[in-house]
Parts: sequence; C-alpha cells; structure tokens
Amino acid sequence: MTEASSEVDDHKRQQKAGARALSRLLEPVSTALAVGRVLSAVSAVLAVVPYIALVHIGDALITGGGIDDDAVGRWLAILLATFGARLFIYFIALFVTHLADIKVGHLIREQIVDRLARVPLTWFTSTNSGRVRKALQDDIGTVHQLIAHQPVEGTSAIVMPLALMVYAFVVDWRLGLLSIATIPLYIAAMAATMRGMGEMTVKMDHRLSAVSARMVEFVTGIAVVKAFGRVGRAHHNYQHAADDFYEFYADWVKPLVKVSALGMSILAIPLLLLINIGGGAALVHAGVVSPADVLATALIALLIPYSLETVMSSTWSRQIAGASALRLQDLIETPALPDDAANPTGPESFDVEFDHVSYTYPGADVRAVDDVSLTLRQGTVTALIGASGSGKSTIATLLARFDDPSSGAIRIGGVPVTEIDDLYDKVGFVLQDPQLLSISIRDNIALGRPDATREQIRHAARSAQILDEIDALPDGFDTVYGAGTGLSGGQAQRVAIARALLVDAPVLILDEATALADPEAQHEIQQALSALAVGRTVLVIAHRPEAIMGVDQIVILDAGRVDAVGTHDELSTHPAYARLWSDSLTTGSGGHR
Ligand SMILES: Nc1ncnc2c1ncn2[C@@H]1O[C@H](COP(=O)(O)OP(=O)(O)OP(=O)(O)O)[C@@H](O)[C@H]1O
Repeated sequence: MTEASSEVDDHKRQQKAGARALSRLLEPVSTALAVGRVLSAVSAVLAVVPYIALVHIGDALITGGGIDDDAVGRWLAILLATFGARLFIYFIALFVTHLADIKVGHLIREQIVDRLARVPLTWFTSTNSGRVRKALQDDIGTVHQLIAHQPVEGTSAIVMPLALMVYAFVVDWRLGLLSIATIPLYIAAMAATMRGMGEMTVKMDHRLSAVSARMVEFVTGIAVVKAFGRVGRAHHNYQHAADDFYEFYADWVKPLVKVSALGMSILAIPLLLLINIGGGAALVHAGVVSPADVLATALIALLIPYSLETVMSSTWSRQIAGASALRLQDLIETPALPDDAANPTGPESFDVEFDHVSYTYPGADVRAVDDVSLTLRQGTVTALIGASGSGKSTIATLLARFDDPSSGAIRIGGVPVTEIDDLYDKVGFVLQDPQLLSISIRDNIALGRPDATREQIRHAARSAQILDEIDALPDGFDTVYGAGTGLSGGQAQRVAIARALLVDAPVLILDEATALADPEAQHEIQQALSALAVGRTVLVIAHRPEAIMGVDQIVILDAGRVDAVGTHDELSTHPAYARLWSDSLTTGSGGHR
C-alpha cells in the first residue's frame, strides 16, 4: 500500500472513530436533541404559512376588482401569527438544545476532572497539559456548536426548503420547477467544495493540535527560556507549527474560495431572479399563474441556496466535532492508577517497606529505579543520597504514588499503598516546587484539610516559621498567592511546610533542596523541617551529605540501585560514601545536583 493511500485510510478510520465517539458523547441528551429537531421541523413547516398568506394578500391587492379588506386583514393576521409562532417554537427548540449542551459540557468536565485526579502524576507533561487545555476550551466549544445549534439549524435548513418547495409545486408545478432549477448547479458547486473535506478536516485538526501543544510548551518554559536569552530558538517550534498550519490551510482553502466565488457570481441572486421572475412572467403572460404566485415562489427560490449552505456547514461542523469528541474521549479514558483501596481503616503502624521495587518512566528504555528493597522504620529519618539522576526523587515520589512501580510493591504498615484509602492523609510531602495555587494563603495551607480552624492554620504557620511574615502581608492570610504576592521562594517553601504540618501525615517525604532554595531563610526552613519530622517516618531526598549526618539511616543510590545502607558512622569507610563527601567538598554544597 502506498504511503498516501494508507494516510487516507488512516483519516477515514479516524473519521469513523470520531463519529462513534460523538454519538457516545451525545447519548445522555439524545431525547433533548430529538425534541429540538422536532420543534425545529414544526417551526420550519410553519414557515410556509406566511408565503401562503403573502400569495392571498398579493392576489387581493394586485388582481383587479374591489379590494377585499376582510380577506387582506385576515391573511395579514394569519401571516403575523404564524410568523410569531414559528419564531417562538424555533426559540424553544434552541433553548432545549442549549440546555442539553450545558448538561453535556458539565458531564464532560466532570468526567475529565474525575479522571485526571486519578492518573499518575508522571502523565502531566507539557504536551498533555496542552491536550487538556485544548479539550477544555476548544473541543467543548466545538461540541457546543454541534449540540446547541446544529440540530435546530440543520433540521430547519432541510425541512424548510422541502416544505416551501412542496408549496411551490402546489401553487403551480411549473413555478415549482423554476424554483428548484438552480439546485443542481448548487449541488455541483458544493460537491466540488466538499470533496475530500473529511480527510482535510482531520489533517487540519492535527495541525491545530500541534499549534496548541507547541504554544503550551512555549508558554510553560518561557521563564527559563527568557533567562537564558533563547527566546528565538524556543519560539521556533511554535512558529514552525503555526506556519505549517497556515500553509496547509491556505493551500486547501484558496481554490475553494475561487470555486465558491465563481458559484456565487454565476448562481447568485441575478441568475435566480432571471429564471424565476423571467419564467414566471411568461407564465403570468400565458394566464396560468398570478403575479403574487410568481413573487412567492421567487422568494422561496432565494431561500434554497442559503439552506444548502447551512446543510454544508452542518456537515463540516459534524466532522470537526468528531475529532473533538475523539480527543475528549481519549482524555476521559486516560489510564488511571488502579483504585483497589480495600482497606478503609488503613494501616495501623507506619513502617514503610519497598519490596523489590523497579520503575521505568513511560517511553524510557532504562529503569530509573532498579530492584530497590528498603525498610523505613516508624519514627526514623532515612536519607536518600546519590549522584544526580540516581533515582532519589523517583523512589520518593513512588511512595507518594505519583505512579505505581513497574514491578514490586510499596507497603505502609504492611498494607500496599495501592490499597490505602486517602493515601494523602497518611503520606505528606514537601518537594522542591512548593506547588502553591492561586488561592488565598489560608486556603493553600488548608488544602489537605479544608475543615481546619483558623487557629489550627495559624498554629501550623507558626510551627513552619512563617506566621509573622504572613501577618505582615497587607491582606494577611487572605492574600491570594501569585505574581505580586510578595512571597519569596523560601517563604513559599515554608507555606508548603505549614500545609504538610496541618495534614499531620505519619509518613513524610522531604526534599532537602527546599532548604537550599533561599539561603537567607535557610535556618528557618531547617527549623521548620525539623519540627515537621518529629515522630514521623521520614524519607529525605538529600543533596548534600553534610545535611544528613544526624539521620537514622542513609541509603546510597547508584543508577537506580541501592549501593549501600547504614548510618553515617557505618558508611564512613564505604568508598561510594567517601566519594560523595569528597565530591561535595570539591564542588561545594549541592554538588550532586
Ligand atoms: N519524567 C521523566 N521521564 C523520563 N525519565 C525521567 C523522568 N524523570 C526522571 N527521569 C530519569 O530517571 C532517572 C532518575 O531520576 P531522578 O529524578 O529520580 O534522580 P535524582 O537522583 O532525584 O536526580 P536529581 O538529584 O538530579 O534530582 C534519571 O535517569 C532521569 O533522567
């Protein structure tokens, strides 16, 4: 099979999958959409009545003899009443479909949020963040068009011209023929425009997704990029994706615009009027129809192209919505961490055991953690130490279940972490990035315990050595964290420590680099961390050997494997430990990062 034909097959498959995803997405509102369609059809049929009234009024006014005031008044009343009723029913149809759209949007958001709360944290790369942004903003918007507008506008665009054409034939079959005379030309122009539309839509969608993903990558990394003066290079990927989209779109659309411009100039109003009024005049002359009949059927003919265009754009919006539905469905079905919390009471003791744990990052070839077995006794502090990339952070975050090990098990008090309900009540962590949200400092501290009292929150802030600094902020604990909050990196770290203190988890993961973040506040942070460690099972990700001298157990890691375990004294003769010390002395503190 050639590459081109396999690409076409691929696009066809995607289109079909999109159509399936779409019908699954629309299933919960299928009744509402059917109601919207029926109401729209009723309103479209009612559209015929004003034309009938117009013919009667026209006949009464144009044909000679005395004007029948009663008849004109009656038909005028019918015209206004049916016109009003038609608009009202159309409005109700749109109202029903908009309610359905709100329901679907809500369901999708709920499902995505529910699923994203359960996927491994390693999933949240910048590419996937781009996918989430596109899904929540663009794709739900595209689906809106399809649910809230297409059933009503699409049905009306089909039923109304059909009903009007039937009426035109009822008035006079020759006028009926005149009113549909230009339809074959329109259909030919439409067929030319729509050729390969499905595949091109899929291709367009891929390119738009690429632009979206590159944009998120660019914006996410902007601080680093600017700091290193590499804006041009990082911008390049985004620029390239945007140019690629532009070229594709221009190549596709330019010829279509020509076809449609040609179609409009040949087929548009002058031609329609020429055929309908010209042909109609001949029929009036022959005495078979009245001028009012001709006027009404000419007006009907003018509506037909508009309806065909609506049908065409409905078809297109269905294709685009198919791709969107597929992306939304993919996101909703992102593999989540298995939830087998069968032990609601949780562990009763808090020894932590790594039992032959191995882990490979998605897409990586080598194991980041390789057959690690360790025991962390309750109430003791264990430090992980090793060169950069030796697997310290990975081991620590596996305990917090950012992802599950590829093999082996991690247990707390003998219970596998996969079976522990509310794991984050048991395992707290303060990592390098304090992960504060753009909410008040109070809510940031109370994130893991939303029911905490003001006094408990203040107490946690006091223990984390940050209380006075928060009180000194203009809005105190109500200050919303973000740009311009006036919190330094070290202060943000201590807010994160206060948060962990408030959760009061018996197992704690600490990144010792937090103490390096802000040299001026180093002493305060160390004190806050020490307060946090008391009485818990603590795992410290250590970056400097001298910072972990007092701990109960030191684990030396090398390329994901445990090289040695012991206290500072026990390890003092171990060559790897000695090497880490000497490296640290030659490169200064934090030499292993
Ligand atoms: N998200 C990721 N995807 C793929 N590989 C990763 C990812 N994060 C880390 N790794 C790889 O896993 C290995 C262990 O990394 P890890 O961050 O656990 O080491 P570390 O000892 O904590 O390093 P550092 O001291 O620099 O933080 C490294 O080879 C690293 O390149």
